[in-house]
Amino acid sequence: MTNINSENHYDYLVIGGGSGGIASANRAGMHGAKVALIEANYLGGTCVNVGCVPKKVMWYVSEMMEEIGLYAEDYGVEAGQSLKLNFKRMVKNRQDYISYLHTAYKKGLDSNGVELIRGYAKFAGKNEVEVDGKLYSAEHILLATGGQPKRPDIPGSEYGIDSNGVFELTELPKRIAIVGGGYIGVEMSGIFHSFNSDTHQFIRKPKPLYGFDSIICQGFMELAENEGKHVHTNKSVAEVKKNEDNSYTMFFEDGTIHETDMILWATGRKPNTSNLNIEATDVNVYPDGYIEVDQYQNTTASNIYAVGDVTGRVELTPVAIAAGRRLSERLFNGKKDLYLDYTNIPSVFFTHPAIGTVGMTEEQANDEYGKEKVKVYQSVFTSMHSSITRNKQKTYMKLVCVGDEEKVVGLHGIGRGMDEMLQGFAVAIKLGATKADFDNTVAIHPTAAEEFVTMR
Ligand SMILES: Cc1cc2nc3c(=O)[nH]c(=O)nc-3n(C[C@H](O)[C@H](O)[C@H](O)COP(=O)(O)OP(=O)(O)OC[C@H]3O[C@@H](n4cnc5c(N)ncnc54)[C@H](O)[C@@H]3O)c2cc1C
Ligand SMILES: NC(=O)c1ccc[n+]([C@@H]2O[C@H](COP(=O)([O-])OP(=O)(O)OC[C@H]3O[C@@H](n4cnc5c(N)ncnc54)[C@H](O)[C@@H]3O)[C@@H](O)[C@H]2O)c1
Repeated sequence: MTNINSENHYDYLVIGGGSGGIASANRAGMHGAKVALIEANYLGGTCVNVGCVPKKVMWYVSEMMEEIGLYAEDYGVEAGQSLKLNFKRMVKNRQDYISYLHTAYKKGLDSNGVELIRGYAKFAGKNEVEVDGKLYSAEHILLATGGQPKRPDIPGSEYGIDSNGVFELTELPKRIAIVGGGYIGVEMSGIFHSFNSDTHQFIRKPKPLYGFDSIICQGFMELAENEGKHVHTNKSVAEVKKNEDNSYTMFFEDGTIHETDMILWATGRKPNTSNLNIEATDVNVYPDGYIEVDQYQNTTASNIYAVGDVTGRVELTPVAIAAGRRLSERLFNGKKDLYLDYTNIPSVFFTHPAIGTVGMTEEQANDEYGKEKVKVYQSVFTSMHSSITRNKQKTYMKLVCVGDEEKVVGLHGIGRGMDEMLQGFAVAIKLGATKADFDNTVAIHPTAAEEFVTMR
């Protein structure tokens, strides 16, 4: 084992080269700190390699497939019969883009003077970390180790794939069963459906997207039914068996069965904290493996911090990035009081059509302020995009307002364009906009977004 000396002692040692770790390391480097980033796998972490980026490429493809398959012909664009997805070509171009991102991230680290240490990090002491037999120490250590998919503890859950496996596919399954009604479940069921795989989504609860506003769940279910998507609620998988022809039979708790060629477990994620020898430090880890942090991202150990998915708080890339950057501003640029405000974080589900949500649900506002103080404006309408086509797709929108001034505390919707629409509205809500402010904003016509500023 190496000894600690001025060479391997850093101002800042970042464990995990995903969204949070890279952002924090770069920001610290920009402020002149001596920084090293340790990454066991590809730079970019979950988002770049097995998350947002490859998923969004596939979402773009499925948007194109839906546009041509469901709408083009009625606009006079006759491509329907020859519509075909060259899956291998899509995979190749997607992976080429990801390789380009790896290079871009490495350049970014280099330009900020961040040293990249490749390997798996483990604590060797309170302020010491070991990678492949080499020892490193630092004034400050950041844990940004992210998470990984989790499968249910039932017989046969070893069969099939998880979200990482989706991005290893070189061929499309003819039939796929997706288990889970959260982010990954709804996004993947939309993608595989529009790729023309016979797709069935199984949700153990009475509705998908549990905890999100009722208009989103309602819209998602109604749209799925109208467009022939198979979304099965109240379906809990008890067991999976592999058949002789390599297909699978899923047995549900209600006694029913379902046969498929591929199972995708979209049943949540768990943090990467189990092999870090974290016991060598004073960092408190909750029983489910997440790291305890305060609002400044401090763990319970002095000089050790955590950001991103490993903390289990709003598991989104921009959240990990924002927390990581703010932490470095605080540690290396004198901004002693800077921290990330976790309220009103906007989020989009890349479904078909997309879901956008920011702020409180109607249910949360009722609980927080009392039902009599809450006023809801909502609208369900057929967007102009599908007004001349046979497939009539509805858009669902809701504003949740509170108090006499009708401050908008929540905005939710499912409909075409919601993905790009949400960011600007999130700014308005973060600034504390009221319904009157929305009303005073002149609409942009013809768009679906104008409905948000014209609701009665
Ligand atoms: C399928 C999918 C789709 C998603 N889509 C979106 C989306 O559209 N929008 C969005 O905002 N978010 C999305 N997310 C969530 C987003 O990817 C995560 O919130 C984000 O990547 C978290 O960043 P992080 O830095 O906390 O962790 P990660 O990005 O997971 O990075 C952690 C890194 O640490 C490394 N590591 C772990 N342990 C060690 C160790 N001991 N030593 C060295 N390195 C280690 C890992 O190899 C990894 O590279 C998606 C996630 C998934 C799974
Ligand atoms: N567009 C985006 O921003 C995006 C996309 C994907 C993932 N993410 C992030 O990644 C996180 C993880 O996504 P996820 O979909 O894995 O988790 P999730 O928590 O959103 O959903 C997990 C789902 O699995 C269900 N489930 C759990 N155990 C089950 C079981 N035994 N049987 C059946 N169902 C079971 C849960 O009820 C839930 O519906 C999300 O919370 C989100 O923050 C974001």
